[in-house]
Amino acid sequence: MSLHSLAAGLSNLSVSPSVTHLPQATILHATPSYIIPALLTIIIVCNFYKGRGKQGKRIPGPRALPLLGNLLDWPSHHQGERMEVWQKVYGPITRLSILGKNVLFLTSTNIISELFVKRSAVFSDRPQLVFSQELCGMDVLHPMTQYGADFREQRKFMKEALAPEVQRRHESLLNEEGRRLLRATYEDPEDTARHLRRFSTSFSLRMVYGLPALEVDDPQVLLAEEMMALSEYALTGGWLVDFLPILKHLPSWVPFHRRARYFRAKINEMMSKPWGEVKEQVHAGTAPDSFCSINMQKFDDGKSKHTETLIKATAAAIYGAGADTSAASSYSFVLAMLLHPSVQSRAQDELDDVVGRDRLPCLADRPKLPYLTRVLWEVLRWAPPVPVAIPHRNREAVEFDGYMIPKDTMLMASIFSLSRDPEVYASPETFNPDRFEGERGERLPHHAFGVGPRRCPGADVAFTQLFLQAAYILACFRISPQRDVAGKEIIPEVKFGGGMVRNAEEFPFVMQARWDGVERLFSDA
Ligand code: HEM
Repeated sequence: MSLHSLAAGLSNLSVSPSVTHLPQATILHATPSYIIPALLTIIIVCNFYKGRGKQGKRIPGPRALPLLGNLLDWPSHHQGERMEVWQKVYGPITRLSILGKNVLFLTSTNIISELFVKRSAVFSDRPQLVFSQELCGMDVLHPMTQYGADFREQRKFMKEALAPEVQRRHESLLNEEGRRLLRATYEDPEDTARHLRRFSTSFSLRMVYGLPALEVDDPQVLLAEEMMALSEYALTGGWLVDFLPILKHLPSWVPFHRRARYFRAKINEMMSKPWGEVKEQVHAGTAPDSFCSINMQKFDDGKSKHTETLIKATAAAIYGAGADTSAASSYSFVLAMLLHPSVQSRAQDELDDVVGRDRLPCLADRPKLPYLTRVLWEVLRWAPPVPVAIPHRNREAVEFDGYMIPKDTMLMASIFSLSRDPEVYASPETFNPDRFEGERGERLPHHAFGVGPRRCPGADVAFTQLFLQAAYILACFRISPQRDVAGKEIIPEVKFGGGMVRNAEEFPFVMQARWDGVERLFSDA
């Protein structure tokens, strides 16, 4: 499961399901044909009147169609790029109105900070989707929990699992996964992208559940992917009940209720199965230390079912949210090194000076590797893995800069635009780690992990993973272009997918050992 993709589905208002291998049985597909036009008419007319009479300056945006509003303007792919275009036409706030849902697209650091940080008490909720959250039970998953007591409780659990000082306890796990990555890359360099992906999933699952290391096609990885597909389908399947919540009171035999029960059971099974295994191990006294085993011993079984559910859901969020984002960032790192050989060489020189060739780098080396740190900050700026933050919602109407933002507006913040702000970054499209020269401290000097109380709770562990992977790879391998039949280097065009997690499209490259005998550094993996 990817909770980033999963939660990102909150932003998809498309009425056509995007997950094609699952049965297409939304209410749109399974209801007598006369009901849908009738209901749509009711919604549209209600929303038309709801949208009238708002006060304040009009927030600019594409022209809306009568009644339907901006339904056809919704950017289902490449949202970051689309928001860049709108910014040039409409300025830093663009408004769409889709079937009565108000959506604001924000592209300015000042505005996003003003709303998400200074007015965070109002702007930190998530949009409420009846089908996925209420009927399928996904509201308990952290990226979708509303900003309240459960949110704070889950953040507390996350802090216990993900804070930098806790991470240091996980160093041996990271080193082991890192050596497995190097050995797999050495033996099978063509599959480096899959090895990077395996690393992230395996590390997350081991940290959360204490499972043994995973292989590339491990059923656990496949299970996580199944949950992602299912969750995306629940979120983006075009469920009419999301637009007309009164439909949830229809009898339980109607198709969308049946489907919701199926999803709820599946999601519950996927959250509970590994949890149950850990529980057995804890009772048998054989459980290795993990987020789940440590937390399980902290609550009184039977008396705090709600706490148990929160911990279970937190565990699922940690392993689900980390895998595809981390894999996207490490693949972008490989692309950046391929395209910028001089940056790669400089980072390798730094590693050779600090670490030498008798051992692998470790986390303790990080303060002595400022150039490598800057390279990775620049990777996350140049190719933000999550180009648009998970949608926020305001729980109250707010007046801002002469505009009236109605209650329950969906707010989309473009991290892509923040990372390309020409007033902050000279030549923003250029990959230039030196732009961060002089930055002190460990914290990322930009907003790739979001802004305000809903900023990514996995930021530290994500950066630690990326740092270790990059340091290991650069210490042992040279990343260089493939050659065509005429011997000419193939320099790939930079292309990224348009999904909510921004993955570089597959590109050719060669991983060569930097010196003979490098494998002795990871042969015990
Ligand atoms: C390079 C990797 C990653 C990037 C770029 C990233 C970025 C983000 C962003 C932009 C958000 C949305 C913030 C918002 O809504 O305002 C987010 C949320 C989240 N991230 Fe990450 N993330 C990464 C890795 C991870 C990892 C490794 C974990 C878990 C260990 C994680 C767990 C989460 C969770 C649970 C949320 C939801 C937070 C909430 O709703 O309050 N992420 N992330």
